[in-house]
Amino acid sequence: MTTIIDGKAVAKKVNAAIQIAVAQLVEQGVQPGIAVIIVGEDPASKIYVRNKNRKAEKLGMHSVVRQLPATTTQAELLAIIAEYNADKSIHGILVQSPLPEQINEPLITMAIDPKKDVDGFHPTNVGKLITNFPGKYPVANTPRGIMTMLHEYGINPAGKTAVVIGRSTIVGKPMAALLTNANATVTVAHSRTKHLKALAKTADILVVATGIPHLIDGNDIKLGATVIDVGMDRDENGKLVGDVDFDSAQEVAGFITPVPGGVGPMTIATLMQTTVELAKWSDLGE
Ligand SMILES: Nc1nc(=O)c2c([nH]1)NC[C@@H]1CN(c3ccc(C(=O)N[C@@H](CCC(=O)O)C(=O)O)cc3)C=[N+]21
Repeated sequence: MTTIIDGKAVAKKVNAAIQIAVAQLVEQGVQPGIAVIIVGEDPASKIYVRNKNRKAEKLGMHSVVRQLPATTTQAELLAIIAEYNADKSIHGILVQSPLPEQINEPLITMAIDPKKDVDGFHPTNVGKLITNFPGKYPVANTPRGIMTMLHEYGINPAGKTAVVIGRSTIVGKPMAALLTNANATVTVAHSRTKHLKALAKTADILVVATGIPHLIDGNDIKLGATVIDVGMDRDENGKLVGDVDFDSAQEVAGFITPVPGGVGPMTIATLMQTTVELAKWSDLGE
């Protein structure tokens, strides 16, 4: 029997806790604030930013969306980041990707104050994650949300074999670090990995984050494994599908996340959680 990991339900639970935490913070004179900067008119990005904004406001947070033209220069974007770095009402800054080609994305990531780095992408915060540094710092929200789901379903990575397919800065690498810090034995696979499917089949915990629709199916999964699908792909009919073929995978997996309704809602909930934490750490010194 397979358990479908209900990301929407876990996100609801996280959001309920956030709403209470925000109300308490507001009572103490601190309203957590997030600024989302979006460059250009990509319709998918705009919808996604609007959803984040709506969620933040619903939870009682201060939320700013800064829409910039596609022609925005590197210098202009840096100036706006500097503005939010100095703005006491903003605790988290998110620069929505993708960015137009005239923008140097790594330099933008570096320009955000690490204490306001709500994505957890700044090298200072990535370095802390890799070194399992003590203390409080933001961690990339998608992998962190996945760890929350594993915890909610009683799946302890310690001693387990984990395979992460995908080596991005946003998902694969921080996912591998979190699983390693949680005492899993982790292999990071990618487009150049030989015998990828055979490797996938060794995993007790399989995380797939490639952007290749239905790369993995039931034949590539160990009986009873936990399968986490980070993919958000479109099939030929424009329907949202994952990197895992859900129908065949669920015949084999012990636990599996659906798309939609798995990792996606947890990413947003964790983003809000991180914003609240940044506000606490900076304004209350917690
Ligand atoms: N700096 C930055 N940080 C990000 O975190 C970031 C970004 N840029 N650029 C774009 C991607 C995309 N992303 C999503 C997260 C959740 C859903 C989500 O909630 N998806 C729902 C439904 C989606 C639908 O039905 O279309 C689900 O999976 O159930 C979608 C997309 C965060 N991103």
